[in-house]
Amino acid sequence: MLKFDAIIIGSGQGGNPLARKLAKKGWKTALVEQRYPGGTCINDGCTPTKAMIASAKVANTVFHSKFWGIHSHGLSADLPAIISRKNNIVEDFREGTLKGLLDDHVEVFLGTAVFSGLYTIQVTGHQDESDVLTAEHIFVNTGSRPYIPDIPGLQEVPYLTSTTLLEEVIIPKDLIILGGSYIALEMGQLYQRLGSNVTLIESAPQLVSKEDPDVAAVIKKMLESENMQIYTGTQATRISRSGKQINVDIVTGTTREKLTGTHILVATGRTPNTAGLQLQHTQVLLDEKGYIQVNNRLETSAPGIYALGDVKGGPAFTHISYNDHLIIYKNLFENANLSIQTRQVPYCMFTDPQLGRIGMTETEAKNNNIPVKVAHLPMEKVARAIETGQTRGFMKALVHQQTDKILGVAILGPEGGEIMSILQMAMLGGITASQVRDMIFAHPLYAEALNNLFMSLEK
Ligand SMILES: Cc1cc2nc3c(=O)[nH]c(=O)nc-3n(C[C@H](O)[C@H](O)[C@H](O)COP(=O)(O)OP(=O)(O)OC[C@H]3O[C@@H](n4cnc5c(N)ncnc54)[C@H](O)[C@@H]3O)c2cc1C
Ligand SMILES: NC(=O)c1ccc[n+]([C@@H]2O[C@H](COP(=O)([O-])OP(=O)(O)OC[C@H]3O[C@@H](n4cnc5c(N)ncnc54)[C@H](O)[C@@H]3O)[C@@H](O)[C@H]2O)c1
Repeated sequence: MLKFDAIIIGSGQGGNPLARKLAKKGWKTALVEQRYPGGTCINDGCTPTKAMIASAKVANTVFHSKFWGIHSHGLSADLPAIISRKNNIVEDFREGTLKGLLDDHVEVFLGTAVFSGLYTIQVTGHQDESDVLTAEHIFVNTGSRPYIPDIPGLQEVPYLTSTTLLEEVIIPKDLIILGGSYIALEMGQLYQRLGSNVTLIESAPQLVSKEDPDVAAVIKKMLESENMQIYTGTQATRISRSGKQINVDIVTGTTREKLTGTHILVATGRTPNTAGLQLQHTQVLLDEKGYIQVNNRLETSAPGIYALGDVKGGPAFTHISYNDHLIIYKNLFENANLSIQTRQVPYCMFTDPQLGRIGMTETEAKNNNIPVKVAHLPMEKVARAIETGQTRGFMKALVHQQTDKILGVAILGPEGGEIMSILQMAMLGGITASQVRDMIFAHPLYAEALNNLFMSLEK
């Protein structure tokens, strides 16, 4: 039995920095990873998709280059080259992650961890050996994997997930996507721009169902203008295969249709990696969906065992997992009393244009009777957007009627994530809408339009 001060299970976006910090503090620290250092974000998530989305944006710019007065002759997407560029970035980040861990003297076990006792972990597959590790502090950072819905026939067709699609070396001719949220929209637009005919089926009444209807409606229109076919409020009732063709029976209200495609991507959410951990050997409790239950300090029901990142449920983003590690670390070593309840949760959907989001939606404000004014500015009124020819989308901010504080932001437009972050800082610092309205921004930045956004409240 190998004794450690801390064991981290999973090389995710919280586990890696936590392992390094603990080791630097002098704790004997082990990290167990069953696949690749860097976890989902680096290997199957943010990094590869954003690298490929960059290629798709170039394709789109070249395709429309005449608009900017530039004539290009012919356009073809070289998927192997795009994948190779993506793989180089991923491998670089992956190697950098491993090197960082080893440089800081974290003992890395490349194998699968299962609990064999309350504070004992069995690692299998590590250099063909089986190690047993023990520690008084265990941090579970095992992330999530694609959720596959129970649709008749789905298991009989060769469906793709966000992980496997990234390795396809042929651009799908007709790509059907189940789902209409972050993964479906980012990957749908990516492949549409590379040459696929994308059809998207979302079961909820609107795309990105957590967002306001006006945001979802403009996103839908925007993607349809790029020739994506989008069904909302639609159920896939049966999936089958005839030869190389995949058939999907759908129903929208009372209307039944049959769609056909060459490929199908399942992007219907994710499910936590807890089933294989054998948590029955611990006192760690799961919720009904299999997520690890934690308190606001990310402590599980077993003393000394913590959970961070996607595996604990809640917002599933890289920066949230990273912030989880800060909460745990500062509470352990700096006597802080940090909580996941009070933190900001910004996010950005990397469609083109992006959707940068933070805080309350208009729907939430209405449902909770919070008195808000809604500032609104179409991107076609933004000087910078007109100059660069990127006028799709709008800016929107919710401002408290009495305090003038900014409560929520949605920026659907070029650099939407970056513009949202400016208002995130304002929200953190308690800077009011009127102060941003009158602030000097350099001309002609997108940020300068924040003056006009809040001026819209005066009308
Ligand atoms: C296609 C896609 C695009 C995304 N894009 C973005 C984005 O742009 N921005 C953003 O913020 N978020 C994005 N996300 C979400 C983001 O990737 C995750 O929220 C983030 O990676 C969560 O990290 P984590 O720390 O929970 O664990 P993960 O990064 O999921 O890592 C968990 C690790 O644990 C390992 N593991 C699991 N079980 C065991 C075991 N028993 N033993 C040993 N190891 C184990 C896994 O192999 C994995 O490496 C995206 C996700 C996907 C799928
Ligand atoms: N830019 C980013 O930050 C980014 C990008 C990609 C993924 N992510 C993260 O990854 C996670 C997973 O993303 P996701 O888009 O797969 O999941 P999601 O949970 O955000 O959305 C799943 C969507 O699929 C729909 N759906 C469920 N079952 C369906 C069915 N049978 N048929 C049709 N539609 C169905 C749901 O209504 C929902 O809109 C997200 O929680 C997100 O946090 C983030």
